[in-house]
Amino acid sequence: MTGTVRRTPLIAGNWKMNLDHLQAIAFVQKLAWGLADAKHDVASVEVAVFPPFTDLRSVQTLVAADKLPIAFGAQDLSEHDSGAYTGEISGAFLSALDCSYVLIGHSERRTLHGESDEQVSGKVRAALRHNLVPIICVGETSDDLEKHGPSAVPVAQLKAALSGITSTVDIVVAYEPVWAIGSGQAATPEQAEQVAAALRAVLVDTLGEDVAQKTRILYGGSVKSSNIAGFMREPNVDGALVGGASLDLNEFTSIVRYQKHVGL
Ligand SMILES: O=C[C@H](O)COP(=O)(O)O
Repeated sequence: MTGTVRRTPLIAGNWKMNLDHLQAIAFVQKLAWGLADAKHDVASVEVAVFPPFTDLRSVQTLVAADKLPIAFGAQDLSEHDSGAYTGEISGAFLSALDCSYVLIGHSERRTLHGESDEQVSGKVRAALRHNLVPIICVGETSDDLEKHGPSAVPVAQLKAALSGITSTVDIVVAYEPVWAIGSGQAATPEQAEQVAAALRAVLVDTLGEDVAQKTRILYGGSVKSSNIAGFMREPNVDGALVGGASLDLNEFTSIVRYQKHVGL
């Protein structure tokens, strides 16, 4: 069945804690100009950026005013909708800013902020309540890889993230091996495909064949313009979640335009 449904590739740039709102405006404007100059067709490859919370209103205003073909989203959200949760951001607020997506369960949230599988699951449900498409991040550490093999931990994380969700939903899954993030040592395309196929099997079991075939699975971890094409040739890899390279305009534009420079 895999490969019978066309899934629009998604190249997503996670800026992490980089670029303030003024830098964000300049960056998104230049990115849009670069893509327009290159006659990039967003129907063939969708582009999204994930700026810090404080940039979102500025990015929203720019994208709406200039009708830029760039989607945007937040890097996290609260599992709660409102209340006494100092420092937290509700999905309702992100929705009001026209965010399309929200990253959930990034390994930096899991490791630096102790985010549990239960919290990730609560955040997925919060995103869906507010019509945000969750990008559910899963991935194994090098220890996990050694002890349990490549798929066990990402599969368990995805099952936990989807607990209680059975209906038709619009989600994206991002497989990001922790050992590949920011290390310069990307997974091989074959490794990414092996885990992506296992994740798609989880989607089939939990959400059914139709949703599973429509759901995009991204690879993340040291993606660059020089290695993106290899990942995109894999049948179960539908895009990339890019960290460091998403902050370099030329490099990010080149990743988005992977089809051109490799003739895919
Ligand atoms: O969210 C993005 C990932 O953490 C990948 O980061 P990286 O491309 O800098 O390795």
